[in-house]
Formats: sequence, structure tokens, C-alpha cells
Amino acid sequence: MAATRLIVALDTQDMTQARQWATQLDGHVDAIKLGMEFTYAQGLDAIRQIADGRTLFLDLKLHDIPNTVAKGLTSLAPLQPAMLTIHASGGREMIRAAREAVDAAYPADRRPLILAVTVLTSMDAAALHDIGIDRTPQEQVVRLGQLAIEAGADGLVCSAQEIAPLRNALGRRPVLVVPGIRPAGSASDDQKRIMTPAQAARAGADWIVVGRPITRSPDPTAAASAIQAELADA
Ligand SMILES: O=c1ccn([C@@H]2O[C@H](COP(=O)(O)O)[C@@H](O)[C@H]2O)c(=O)[nH]1
Repeated sequence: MAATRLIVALDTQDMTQARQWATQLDGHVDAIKLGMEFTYAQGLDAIRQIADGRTLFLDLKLHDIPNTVAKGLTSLAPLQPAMLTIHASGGREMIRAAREAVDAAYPADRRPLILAVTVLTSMDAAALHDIGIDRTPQEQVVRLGQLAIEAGADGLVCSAQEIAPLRNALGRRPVLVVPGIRPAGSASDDQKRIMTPAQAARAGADWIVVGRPITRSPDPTAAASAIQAELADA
């Protein structure tokens, strides 16, 4: 099985902080993730500056009518992300429109992976029930995952708890990117469906996403190195 790689989520509104984390974590993580918090505070040009040759996961979780998602993804092409996100719950037509837009707007040799977010890792069964979904998170993730891959997504964002059922349903091919990762003993914060880095690696995650356990550490480099060691030993 291929090694599980580490993405750090640089969740901050502050340019100096993002630059400092990105620089100090060079060589200790495999990719950086920038999302809504940084993008809404600093804008797209700041993403270009922080990315600066690094492998960029642009996690803006687009969810809108098909035309708007397609045009939004087209607007992001100059940033040359390696991965970007849309919500699987946007439905088949929206995902197909995303596929067509990425194929048209990005050069074939630098086409980002389209990752469909299934069920946010901050949601449990009660949170799904609140929004009218009376399935377990696992059932809903597999249902949305099948839909998204059929409609043209390259991969999925899921929790580590759903890797095995997704692999059973979809095989090895979809890229599985897994947030909700907490090293043993660290606070779960707002995450509900969590696993440790080693558990996620053993379950077959292609990438794990780790934010606060690294960025809130007094020594982010040591925290990232410890996670890499855990992945290597898994
Ligand atoms: O289902 C999802 C989708 C995306 N995320 C993002 O991952 C990181 C996780 O950060 P932590 O600090 O390690 O909790 C964050 O940027 C989320 O937006 C997710 O957690 N769950």
C-alpha cells in the first residue's frame, strides 16, 4: 500500500503567521492546505505567495448551482492547486460541471484533483438527523462517495472511519483525503469522527489533513515530525 502523506491546514487570517508556518514546515509536511479562513482574510494573491512552489490543497468547498461552481473553479486556475474541494451534496450535475470546468480550464499536466467532501468530520449521526438525514455517517459517506466518483470526482474527503467501507464500495482508485486526525491525547476540538495518524494510515488514507495539532503546538515542526514518524511506523 502506498505511504500516507501529510497535509498541514494553515488555518489563520494572518499573512505573517501563514508564511512562518509554511516556511518552518518545509520538508516536514507533504502539502499545505489553505481554506476559507485565510482566503477570505487575505485574498487569492496571498494564496499564490504562500503556495510559492509548494504542493497546494485549496480547500474552498464549493457548493452552488453547476454554472457558478464551474465558473468559480475556472477563476481559481491561475493558482495551480494540486487539489481542490467541492461538496458532494451539491449533486451529480454540479460535480459533472466541476469536472468539465477543470478539464477545460487547467492544463492537462497540471490538473488538480477534484475532491468531493462527503460528510464533514465535525458531524455525527445526531447532526445528520438535524438536517433531515436518518442514515449513519458511514452510510451517507458511502452514498455521496459513490455519487461523486460516478459524476467525475477524482477523490473524496471523508473521516478515517469510512475508509474501509469506501474502499469496499469503490476500490483503490479514488484518492481519499482524511481530516479529523488527532494524535493520541490531543483535544478533539470540534471534530467528531476522529482517528489517530497511525489508525488512518493503517486504514489506507492517501493523505491525512492535520491543522491545530500542528499549528497550535509550541513547536509545529516537532509536532509534524512526530506525525510523520507515526505514519512511517504504521
Ligand atoms: O470534513 C472535513 C473537511 C475539511 N476539514 C478541514 O480540515 C482541517 C482540519 O483542521 P484541524 O485543526 O486538524 O481540525 C480544517 O481546515 C477543516 O476546514 C475538516 O476538518 N473536515
